[in-house]
Amino acid sequence: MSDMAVVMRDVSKAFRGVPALTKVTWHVRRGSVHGLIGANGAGKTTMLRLALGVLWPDVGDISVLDEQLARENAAIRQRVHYVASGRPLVPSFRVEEWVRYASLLYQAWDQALCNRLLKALELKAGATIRHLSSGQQTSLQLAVAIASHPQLMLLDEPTNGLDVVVKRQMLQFIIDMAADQGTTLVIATHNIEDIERLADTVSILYRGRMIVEEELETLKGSMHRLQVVMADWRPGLLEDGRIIAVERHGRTAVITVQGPAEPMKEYFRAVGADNVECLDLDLTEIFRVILAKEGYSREALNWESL
Ligand SMILES: Nc1ncnc2c1ncn2[C@@H]1O[C@H](COP(=O)(O)OP(=O)(O)OP(=O)(O)O)[C@@H](O)[C@H]1O
Repeated sequence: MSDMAVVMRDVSKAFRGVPALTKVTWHVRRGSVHGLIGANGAGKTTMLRLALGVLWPDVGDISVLDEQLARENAAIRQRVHYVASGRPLVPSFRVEEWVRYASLLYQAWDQALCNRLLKALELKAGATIRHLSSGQQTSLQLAVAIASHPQLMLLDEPTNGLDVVVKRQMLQFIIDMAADQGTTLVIATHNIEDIERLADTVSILYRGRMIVEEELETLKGSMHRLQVVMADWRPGLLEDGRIIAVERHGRTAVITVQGPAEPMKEYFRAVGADNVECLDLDLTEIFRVILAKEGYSREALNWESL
C-alpha cells in the first residue's frame, strides 16, 4: 500500500476546447486532511470529479487508493464518497428513503451510525427532502457520507449553507471520525479559515494550474510580515529580492517577505530601522499574496468600471 490516497500526474482537462485543468500534478497523503483552495473557476470541482472517476482526463494518469482509475470503477466508488453542498438530492424522497437508497449502494454502510447522526442533526426520517433547508440537505449528505465509511472523502464546499454552530460541529465530527478510522479527507473550499484550522497539507489551484502543494506549517512558515519604522526610507532599501509586498504610510511600512523572518529583521535593523516587529500573517493573506504574485485580482469588478 502506498502512502498516497490520490496521485494525479500531468492531468489536463478541457470542456468544449476550453482548458479547465492544465498539467496538474497532485498528491494527497493517506490519512491526511488536505485543503484544496482556489478562486472561483480555478478547477477544484473538476479535480474532485476526476478523482471520483465521474469525469475522465484528456491526458494524464490518476490513481486513487492505489488503483489506476479506469472508466469502469465501481469498486473504487465503494471506497470514495463525494459530497458537494448544493448538489441536488431527490426532492420528492423522504429522508428515510434517501438513507435507504444510500444504504443499498455502500457495502460498508453503518445504519446505527446514520441513525445517531440524523438524531443529532435533528433530521426527521419522515421529512420530505424538498422541505429541508439547504443547510439541512447538506447535513443529510454529510451524514450519509460518514455512514458509508469511505476510505477517501471528497468534500466540495461542504459547509455552504450551514450555520456556524452546525458547521463547526460537523467539520470537527468529520475530522474526528477521519482520524479514528484513518479516512483521508480532501476539503475543497474558499473558506480558508477552515483549512487553516483543520488541514495538514494544502494545495492551491490557480486558473487550472497547481501552483502550491505543501504542508500547511511549511506554507505558513514560507512568508512573514514585518512592520518596520524608519526615519529615512532611502531609495533602494526595498529592492531586496526577498521582499514580496510593501505598504508604506510615512515612516512605517508593512512588508511581506519570502522566507524566514529573522534575517529580514536583521537586514532592516542594519540599514537603520528604529523598530522592527513581526505581524501575524494568516493563511488567507498568504493565499492573497500568492495569487497576487500570479497576477490574480478582480480589478474589473469595480463599481465605477461596470
Ligand atoms: N461540465 C462543464 N462544462 C463546461 N465547462 C465546465 C464544466 N465544468 C466546469 N467547467 C469550467 O471549468 C472551469 C473550472 O470549473 P470548476 O467548477 O472546476 O471550478 P471551481 O474551482 O470548483 O470553481 P468554484 O469555486 O466557483 O465552484 C470553469 O471555467 C468552469 O466554467
